[in-house]
Amino acid sequence: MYGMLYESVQHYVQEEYGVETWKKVCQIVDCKHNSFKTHQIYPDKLMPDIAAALSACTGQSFDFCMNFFGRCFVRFFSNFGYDKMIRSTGRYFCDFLQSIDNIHLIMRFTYPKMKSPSMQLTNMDDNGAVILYRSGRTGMSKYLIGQMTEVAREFYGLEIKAYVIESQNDISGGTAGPIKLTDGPLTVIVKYRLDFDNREYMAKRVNTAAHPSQLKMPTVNMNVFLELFPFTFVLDHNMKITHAGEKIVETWIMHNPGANPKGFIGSYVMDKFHCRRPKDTTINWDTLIQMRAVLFEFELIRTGHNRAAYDAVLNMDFENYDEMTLNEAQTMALTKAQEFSEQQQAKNADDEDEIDPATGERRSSQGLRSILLKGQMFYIKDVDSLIFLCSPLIENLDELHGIGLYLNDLNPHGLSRELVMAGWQHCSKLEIMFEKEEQRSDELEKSLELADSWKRQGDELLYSMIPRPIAERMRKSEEHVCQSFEEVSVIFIEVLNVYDSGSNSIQDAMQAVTTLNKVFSALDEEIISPFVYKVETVGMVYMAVSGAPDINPLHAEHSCDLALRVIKKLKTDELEGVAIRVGINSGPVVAGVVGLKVPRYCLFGDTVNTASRMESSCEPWKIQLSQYTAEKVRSVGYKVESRGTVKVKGKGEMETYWLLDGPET
Ligand code: HEM
Ligand SMILES: Nc1nc2c(ncn2[C@@H]2O[C@H](COP(=O)(O)OP(=O)(O)OP(=O)(O)O)[C@@H](O)[C@H]2O)c(=O)[nH]1
Repeated sequence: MYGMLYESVQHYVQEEYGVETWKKVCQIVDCKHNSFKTHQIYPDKLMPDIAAALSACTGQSFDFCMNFFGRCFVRFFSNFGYDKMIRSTGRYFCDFLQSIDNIHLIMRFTYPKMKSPSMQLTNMDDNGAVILYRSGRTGMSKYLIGQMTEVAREFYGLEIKAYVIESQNDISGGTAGPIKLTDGPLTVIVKYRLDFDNREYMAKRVNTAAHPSQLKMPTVNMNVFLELFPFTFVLDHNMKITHAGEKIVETWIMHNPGANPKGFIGSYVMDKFHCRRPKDTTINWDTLIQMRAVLFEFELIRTGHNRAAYDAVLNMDFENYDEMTLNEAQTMALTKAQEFSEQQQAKNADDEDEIDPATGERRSSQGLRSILLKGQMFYIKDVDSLIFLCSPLIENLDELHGIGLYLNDLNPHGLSRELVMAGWQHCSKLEIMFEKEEQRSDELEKSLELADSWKRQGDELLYSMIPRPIAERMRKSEEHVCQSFEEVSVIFIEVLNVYDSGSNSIQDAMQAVTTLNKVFSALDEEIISPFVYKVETVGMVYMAVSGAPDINPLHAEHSCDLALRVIKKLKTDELEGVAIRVGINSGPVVAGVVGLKVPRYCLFGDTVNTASRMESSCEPWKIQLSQYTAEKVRSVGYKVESRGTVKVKGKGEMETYWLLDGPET
């Protein structure tokens, strides 16, 4: 069901019962939508679920809530300006009741997927009327009562009493039965009695006969109607087509090659047409008489298409036709049809498509479209028949040709031609607008992609300076991120013999940068997040940490694994005399982001200083561990060897260890 119905419910439940009640209702029905989009389709079941939940929250009955929702809908659609449409349906409430189906028909362009109900005014008297409601949804019967009550009050100043007199398949009363959209025909049927003062309307109907416009007019020959409405047809009480306009007969012949041209008149209407609107309507005399205010749509049944057969039949000399026996005419039409399809196959063989004479465009000869006739039934007393005064529903020239018609086939006095041309212009304007829109959305798409890539690059740059979890925390809150860690392992790696600081040659400096870049990139490849995080590079020194920002109990092991990997990797890189040395120490640190312009994630504490000293006092191609780190990894199988005591700047005598290898794998 379209979101507009749910928008109205949400709006007025919040207004009437408060936002908290609405939140509670959403919680009960587990509704994920904070708001509803007018033109989006939501499950039908949501409506009774919300009614049942509101009933539970407020103590009102389910029926009361559904009735309330119906009233909300009428108040709400006035915001869309639809109130004008309701007021324009007619002077009296009964005029409105006869126009609800037409209202939904008109709305079909705005709500193309609408599965609207069907409403039929079956009886009227001084004290009210009887309405027959049919729908594919169950449980909406009280919703409709709310709508009708609100429309009567708001737009006609009428207080009505509406109640169900009989129903089939409807779930009424408190059972908030699931609304299911039953496939196929409208199976929910509810008959309502509406009690209200209808005397004025009834009196008007009686006076109509005495209306000045009803001065005795000469009877009109039926042919006038058939000329004015060339697509019309006349029905008798048995729903047989007794007369028809020339264009509908010609179209039927074109769309049913080989059929007997005289087979249209005298046939049962539903053998020739599908009734598209109102849906699932039983086409019989009583129903059509009752529904004269309703707009019907009939689609011509076609068994194929065949312009040549059509031409052949049209070129037939109808006058002498009566001499021809029926099957002679059919044989001729069939022969023509046969010739046409053989020619067609030949043409298709060269993949030639038919050039449409009117638009000059290639048009595949795959077939014509069915013709849709839209109009109203009128009762003609003189001949005790119903005439379907209609025009073909054609939106644009393509559709016109798709049916095999031309503009001059359409009734000149009606608006059909204007509509087609307007539709066509409208379509071409729309096409231009769509193209522009498409262009704009492509441009928007490209700029969004560009913005996205910039954001990604920005994020990569940011995450190269600040660990992602820290950056995300900083994005969420202004808080300054500073954290202490009980124990991490800090790794310093220095690249040796890259650059002779005494040299002034640019060449050497550029070579150094290239080599350094190569080495640091190789180190970057060995950083496995989130176990080890690269902190910074200063000069020839590469600093990393394990255990921050993500806590990692195996920080010492992961640091040693990294060290062993990079020694192995860089030794095989034959970097012309370049060497590296690695120092690792474990202990507590404080970590935080410092700086605004180029924010950096920095580590503070003696653990860092000692790790740096482990590196700066290390020999090339070796890994020196502090005693604490060595004992940690030795206990899990890493091979370490005491280096003895080393005089470490700022630390005095320290026992340090060489890391020789990882645990037995
Ligand atoms: C004038 C503006 C109106 C608009 C724009 C409108 C539009 C709609 C839409 C979009 C739906 C949902 C159908 C679907 O999603 O399949 C709907 C359903 C419905 N409408 Fe209307 N409508 C209007 C007036 C009315 C009036 C005046 C009545 C009756 C008094 C009415 C009776 C109903 C009912 C009972 C349903 C529920 C669907 C069902 O029972 O199957 N509508 N309408
Ligand atoms: N790259 C880097 N090095 C650091 C960091 N913190 C300390 N160090 C180095 O660790 C070593 C020991 O630091 P300190 O004990 O403070 O010694 P210092 O007196 O500041 O520096 P020295 O002149 O080397 O003695 C120094 O070489 C520092 O450069 C850091 O966050 N990043």
